[in-house]
Parts: sequence; structure tokens; C-alpha cells
Amino acid sequence: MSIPNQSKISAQHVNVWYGAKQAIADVSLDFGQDHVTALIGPSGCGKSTFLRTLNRMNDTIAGAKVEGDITLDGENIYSPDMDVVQLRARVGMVFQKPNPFPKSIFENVAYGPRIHGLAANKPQLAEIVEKSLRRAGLWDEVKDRLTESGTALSGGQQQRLCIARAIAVDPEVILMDEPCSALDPIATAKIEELIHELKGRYAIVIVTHNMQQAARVSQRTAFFHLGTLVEYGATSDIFTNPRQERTKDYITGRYG
Ligand SMILES: Nc1ncnc2c1ncn2[C@@H]1O[C@H](COP(=O)(O)OP(=O)(O)OP(=O)(O)O)[C@@H](O)[C@H]1O
Repeated sequence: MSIPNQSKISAQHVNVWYGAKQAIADVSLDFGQDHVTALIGPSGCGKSTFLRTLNRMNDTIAGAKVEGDITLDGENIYSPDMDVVQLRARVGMVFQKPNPFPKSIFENVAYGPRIHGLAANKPQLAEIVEKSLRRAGLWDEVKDRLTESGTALSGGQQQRLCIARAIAVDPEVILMDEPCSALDPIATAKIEELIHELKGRYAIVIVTHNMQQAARVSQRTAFFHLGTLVEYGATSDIFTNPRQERTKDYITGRYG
């Protein structure tokens, strides 16, 4: 299902199995550069599984098998020539539970640019760290404590640190798997604000259980059910005028 859009990542006829169990069945979906796409649907419908196909995170799960075509700027990301480390820098990921490295705040952000050779010297590296922390809306809170451990920050700050870490390697796409589910409402509001600010610079795909959040942060919404893509469209249409009964039932809270 696609509506006109300059697509950054395109998934065509994607199927995913865990062993003999099929978790995603024939899903086709394009993601544009300049908007946020929300993946919604009841628990177990395959949102996270599908999200993970977009940067080959399913490769790390024993028994998971992915079929179909997924391209980033037209390039097949499942090609044997694809450098997966490079791919995951281009398609960054933020997880449900903030997972900073047990290292300093500075090192959490500097690690990626260093291993990808993005800075020629220390001042350049410091510049990337500052820019990334500013872009993640965290700089003012941490600029005087860059040597402290990332794990000493609050949950919301840790999540923004993880976003800064993803941004530091100059990604094209950012995948977010329920990034606010472990956060309180104030920290959640900050992440949502941040998503607004990052929109346009990166293609953003967010899995969320929170329909108000999907309505607030996204411009496109895809509704999944039982491993299939039921409906995709402009977020305003999905929430006010869904075409499919199953979408309507879900957004009106009849199941989920
Ligand atoms: N590592 C795994 N091994 C085996 N089965 C899995 C694995 N991960 C997910 N599944 C199964 O695949 C299906 C889709 O799960 P997935 O986590 O993608 O759904 P989801 O929509 O993201 O769910 P939730 O909203 O609860 O996070 C489920 O039936 C789940 O049990």
C-alpha cells in the first residue's frame, strides 16, 4: 500500500517467520524522507518484527527468516554485499528501554562516529558530540557532566542520549520501537517534541501502542493486524475516516 511520496525505504512483499511461525505476511510499505510514520496495531500483530526488518535487526534472532525486497535509496539491504554495520548506522534504532552503554555521556555519543571514522581529530569529535546532543535536546542538561556515566541519567534523559547516539553517525532513517513506553508523561512529551524537530531531517518510523501519540507525532499511519498490513494512509484519515472495519474497531478501542 503506498500513497505518493518520495520513498527512502521501500519494503515490498515482506514475509517473516520465527521457525515455522509466520509473523509477517506479504507486507508492502514505503517510508518517505520527510515525514514520521507510525506503526500501530494490537499486541503481537508484528509491528516490532516488521520494524526490525528495516535495518536487519532480525538477523540477530536465531530462527528468524525474512523474505521480500527491502531497499534503501533503491539499494537492496539484504544483498550479500551490504555492510550491516554501515546499514545500521544509516538506519539507526531507538529501543523501548533506554540502553546507554555503561560509559560516559560523551563516549556514548562519540563511539559511533569514532568507529565509522567520521571525525579527523578530537576537536571534530567533540563538535559531533555537541551537535548530536543539541539536536537531541539534551545538551543544556548534560554539558557540564559529559564525563559522568550515561546510566546515571534519568530514563527520559537516557532515551534522548540514545537518540543523540543514533544521530551522531548521521543516519538517514531512525526507527523507534515504543521509545516512550518506559517513560513518564513529562519525559514522553519531550521525546514527542524532539520527534517533531527531527522530522524532515530523517525518515522516522515509530512503533507505538499509544494511539494519541501516533496521532500527535506522525503524518502517516500503518495499521497492522495478525501479521498483515490492514490499512495505510495519512494519519488524519486513519484516525477520523478509516476505510477498513478492523482499523475502525481498533482505533475506537473495540479490541487491542
Ligand atoms: N524472537 C522471537 N521468537 C519467536 N517468536 C517471536 C519473536 N519475536 C516475536 N515473536 C512472535 O511474532 C509475533 C509478532 O511479534 P512482535 O513483537 O513483532 O509484535 P508487536 O506487534 O510488536 O507486539 P507488541 O505490541 O506486544 O510489542 C508474535 O506472535 C510474537 O510472539
